[in-house]
Amino acid sequence: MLILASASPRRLALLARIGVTPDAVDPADVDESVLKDEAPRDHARRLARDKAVAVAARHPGKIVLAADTVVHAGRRILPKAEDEATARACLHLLSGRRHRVLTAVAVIDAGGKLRERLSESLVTLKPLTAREIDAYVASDEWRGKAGGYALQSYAEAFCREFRGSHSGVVGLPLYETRNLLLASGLSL
Ligand SMILES: Cc1cn([C@H]2C[C@H](O)[C@@H](COP(=O)(O)OP(=O)(O)OP(=O)(O)O)O2)c(=O)[nH]c1=O
Repeated sequence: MLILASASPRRLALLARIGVTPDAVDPADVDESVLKDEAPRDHARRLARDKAVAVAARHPGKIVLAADTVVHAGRRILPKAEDEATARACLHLLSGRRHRVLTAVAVIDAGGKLRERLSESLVTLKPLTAREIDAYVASDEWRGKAGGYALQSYAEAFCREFRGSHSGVVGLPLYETRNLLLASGLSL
């Protein structure tokens, strides 16, 4: 029995690509604020773990999968864009700038044991013109996305350099996720 502790339709679709259909989807509602002096990797790991632990408490004896995606430039963690002003600010900051996208995955097995992996990708977007930013903001594609862009849609056309896990950037790194699920006793 697998529970997906996520409201992200992208995570559900990525799981389907490896033949996994969760028995239930039960999103966690955790506080996603960044702690003082918290490093990006620690932040992503902590949130994935918090989401998994919160949901596992409601589903004892089940396998629970949670993840968290964070975009950061240096030590600066970008917000998840929920309004146009935030999306615009993210795009200005990331324009022409190499940055990282982290996705932490946490799985709690039926016996309550927690396993974690972190996927890291490097992304460089082209220097964006004011027109490109305006058009992208008008597209709404950025909504609900960490860092204000979605690599799986139009924004890939702005991506000059990429190294890492495409599925990780979109929300669930398939290599790490498959290994975690196998180690946690799910037959795939
Ligand atoms: C950078 C980037 C992020 N994203 C998405 C992945 C995540 O869904 C989202 C970051 O927010 P998250 O907090 O990781 O996840 P979520 O709020 O969508 O869902 P839940 O917490 O319930 O699991 O940004 C993309 O889809 N494409 C991208 O290129």
